[in-house]
Amino acid sequence: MDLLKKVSAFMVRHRMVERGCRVVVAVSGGPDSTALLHILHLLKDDLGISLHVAHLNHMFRGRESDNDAVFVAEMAGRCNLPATIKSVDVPAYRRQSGLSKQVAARKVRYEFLCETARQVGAARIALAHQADDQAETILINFLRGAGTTGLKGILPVRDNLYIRPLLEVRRAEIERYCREQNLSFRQDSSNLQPVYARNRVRLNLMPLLVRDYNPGLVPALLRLGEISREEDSFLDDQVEKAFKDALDCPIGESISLSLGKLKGMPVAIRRRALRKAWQCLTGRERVLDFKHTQAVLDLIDNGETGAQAGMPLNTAAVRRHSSLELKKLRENPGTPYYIYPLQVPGATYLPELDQTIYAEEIPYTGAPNPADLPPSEALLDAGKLPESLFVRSRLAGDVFQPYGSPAATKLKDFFIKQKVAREERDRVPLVGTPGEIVWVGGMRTGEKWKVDGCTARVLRLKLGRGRCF
Ligand SMILES: Nc1ncnc2c1ncn2[C@@H]1O[C@H](COP(=O)(O)OP(=O)(O)OP(=O)(O)O)[C@@H](O)[C@H]1O
Repeated sequence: MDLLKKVSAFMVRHRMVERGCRVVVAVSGGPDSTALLHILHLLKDDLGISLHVAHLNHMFRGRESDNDAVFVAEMAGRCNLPATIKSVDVPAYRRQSGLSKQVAARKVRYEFLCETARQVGAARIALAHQADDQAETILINFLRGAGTTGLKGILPVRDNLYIRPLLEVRRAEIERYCREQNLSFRQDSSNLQPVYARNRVRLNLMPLLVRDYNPGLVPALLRLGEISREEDSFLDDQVEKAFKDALDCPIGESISLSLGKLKGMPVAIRRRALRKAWQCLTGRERVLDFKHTQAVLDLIDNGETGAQAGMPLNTAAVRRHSSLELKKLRENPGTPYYIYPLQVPGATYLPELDQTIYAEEIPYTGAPNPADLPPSEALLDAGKLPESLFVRSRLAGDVFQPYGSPAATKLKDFFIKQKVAREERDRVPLVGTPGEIVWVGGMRTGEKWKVDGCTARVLRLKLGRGRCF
């Protein structure tokens, strides 16, 4: 069972899961995700996680797609795992939206996976990308002219939500595992047609490069990815310092950077500092593309005061007299679902809200009195708390028993009583487990965990704006 050990060690090395965490496993029914489900099912007790299977029927291939869905549902059943199987008419969505087939499928699939995670209270979504996918991605990014960031390839953990436990496993190892374990799987016929760029790279370009140029192409590309990740991380440290130095005021609805400091940076750092500023503004890990970054660089060097450059996600850069301001053009209409393990002791940053929760466990001697604390702080009886805590946005059907209340109520009713506007409710951070809420951040602790005469240790929580306070 070498593969099990390898995957488990990789997951631990990248801190992919915490004990008590629920993981949605994205299963297409192909060999990779079939093997992923089988492996995670075998590892789940050791890792202390629970699994939920998710499959989206994109309805692209008629009966074949329907059969994939049945296949995945049956596989989940055999493993005794809960599953969410959904069909979405992606061809119709694609016609309406004008998106390409691949982009439309990806968008609908990721929305479905996030929604499933939200509904079942999962902190992670496991995808079955493997080492050959990684090599293809790096090659494709190279062909597009990507810089070091693109050459890093697929990340083992993205946005603190998506995990890729098979990222260091070669396709041939997965096929061998499926054979050894007698696993049957579905074969997506469109994967074998060289019509999409990725399929052409996999089916035509890679074999040609292996045959005529480098028999060790895949390991070479994986090494390039590793080197790029290390170099990228080094450059990021340099950028972090330069960025902080150029920052004119705390990060909020807009970000202001000193023009003089920006102009004094080497272009390689300046480009990254702009990308970082944009990520802080939008709360996204996505990288600002070359074209937009270049337009802002040009604004810094040649723009007149008041000139603007538009950026994705309704943001813009404005050249002021002595600063560059990055701002949102309108309120983000919705906050995406988020869930993070609560660091105790430590600070858990919530990029979606640009807020941080600081948590520490301390002995309790009676002071301070929880009733004297401001709403942004809370004390809970550490002895009564569950082992692992998460910070997350609300889930459908959440219930909460507020401090001082005789019974639990729907969280929605609590919000109504507290006059929290509907559009604000997704922005309230909840500390707890996927099933229970111990603190409605900035508002109220739960009755069950209140400090009383028997409390020996308390969990002290503090909510603040920005990355730290
Ligand atoms: N229809 C689907 N439903 C749920 N998850 C999916 C679906 N299609 C793909 N995924 C997930 O997204 C990952 C990446 O998708 P991609 O299409 O690149 O791979 P794939 O070729 O479908 O992989 P596999 O060998 O599992 O079929 C998959 O490994 C799987 O975890």
